[in-house]
Amino acid sequence: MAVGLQGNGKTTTCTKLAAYYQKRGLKSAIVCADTFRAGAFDQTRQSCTKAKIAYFGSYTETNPVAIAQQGVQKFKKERFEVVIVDTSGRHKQERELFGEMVEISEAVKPDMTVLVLDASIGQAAEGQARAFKESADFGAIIVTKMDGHAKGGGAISAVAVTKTPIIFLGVGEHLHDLDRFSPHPFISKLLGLGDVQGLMEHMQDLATQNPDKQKEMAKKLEEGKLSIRDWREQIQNVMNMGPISKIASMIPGLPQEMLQGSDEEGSQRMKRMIYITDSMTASELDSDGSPFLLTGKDGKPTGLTWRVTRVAKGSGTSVREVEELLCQYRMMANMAKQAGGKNGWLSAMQKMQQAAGGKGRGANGMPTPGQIQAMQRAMPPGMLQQMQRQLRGGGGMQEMMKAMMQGQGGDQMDMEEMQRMMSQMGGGLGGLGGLGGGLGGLGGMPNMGDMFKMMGMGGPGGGR
Ligand SMILES: Nc1nc2c(ncn2[C@@H]2O[C@H](COP(=O)(O)OP(=O)(O)OP(=O)(O)O)[C@@H](O)[C@H]2O)c(=O)[nH]1
Repeated sequence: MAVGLQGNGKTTTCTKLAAYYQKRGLKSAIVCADTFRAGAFDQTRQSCTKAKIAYFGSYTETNPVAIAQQGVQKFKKERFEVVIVDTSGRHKQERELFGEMVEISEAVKPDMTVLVLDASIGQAAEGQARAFKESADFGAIIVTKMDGHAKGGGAISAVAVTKTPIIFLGVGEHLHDLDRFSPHPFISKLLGLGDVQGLMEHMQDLATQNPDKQKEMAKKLEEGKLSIRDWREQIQNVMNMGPISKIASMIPGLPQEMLQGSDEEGSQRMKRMIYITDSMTASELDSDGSPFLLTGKDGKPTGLTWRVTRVAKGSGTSVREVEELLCQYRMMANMAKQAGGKNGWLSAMQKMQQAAGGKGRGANGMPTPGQIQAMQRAMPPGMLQQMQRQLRGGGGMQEMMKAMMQGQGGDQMDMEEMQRMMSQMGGGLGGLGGLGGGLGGLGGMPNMGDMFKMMGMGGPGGGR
């Protein structure tokens, strides 16, 4: 059950929450018990329809307790796993409001009552939280509108007096603008140190949504084979991760020039890449790009085939853009080749995972010292030292990737070229698309934060 004053963002947050749980495979629904604000049910109906979430409410029933009861009963019968009751919020007549909240609560007996607070009230959150605590004893807090207010931090510290955990933060008006709150990553992001753990969780979420696909992709990566179609899937994965700036802020040490352009420009660029691939034939998509290349007698590319012009026309883009896309694909495919194979770092990571996978776990579910040693032994020589050096020296994910590649010897990835390519993609996440697919596909892989700890490097940023 969600409670809070009018305009705090309760209705919006209820839909975000339902979408959050639904995305994780839980059947979720919303009951709109806000009969006070005209249009509240319409708002729920519209946003739920858009997000494909089940909802219940009434245009005629004026008793919120009756609606809440009917809705919860209905969804329980239909075996919904998460049922969120949205209550009305008011500015005045607070006694009446609190009375109504208590009545609804007694009628539906919620497993948890959540107070929704607006970050813009800053320190005043303390008084509001206290008032609600006294009447509608809530068990958790969600602070909304954290995206637009410098006072947000004040609100977060002010509610500490209620000794109630903050579970989520609202960070925008869109459906997926809801972040799970946990203090360590929050502070880390505030200090510009990124949130690797959050990023990995985000990737794992994407992977759990489509485990078979991700396994397939990991297999292809292992074999070092990546077709244009596979790559398109990776671009789409990145697009599904949310606004690029949000993902980028989770990556420690990501250079600013890689974030050039707005989110809109970045996603527009990615969309154009999808349009280009949409204009390709099935056999071109499944190829390694060779149908677009003219080759000389020695097998080296000498130019582009007429198909490049055709694809540009068909997709409403330019020959240059198609050329760029083919170039970028080539780089990704080469990277996959280096990552895959018996001696690639994906296989090294798998070996490490197996080493850590022995029986039993130490405190906090962490591997035992023996397992950590086994993992360290499974690492290619020199890789651990390089990764440690990079991290201590303030290098980020990028540097780490570089270290991983160089650990292999043999062909080294041209990081400058890769960086240029990433920024062209708008936000520098092209590479992570592949990484997400690969890591996600390994299933059960410890998240990056845990990995660092296992390797004795402390958490993200812990080595500083
Ligand atoms: N920027 C930003 N806006 C938000 C966020 N959450 C909600 N909003 C906006 O805040 C306004 C009020 O949100 P509602 O969900 O209608 O508020 P409510 O608390 O349900 O209001 P009542 O139903 O009257 O109690 C809307 O314009 C939302 O789009 C957020 O996290 N960030």
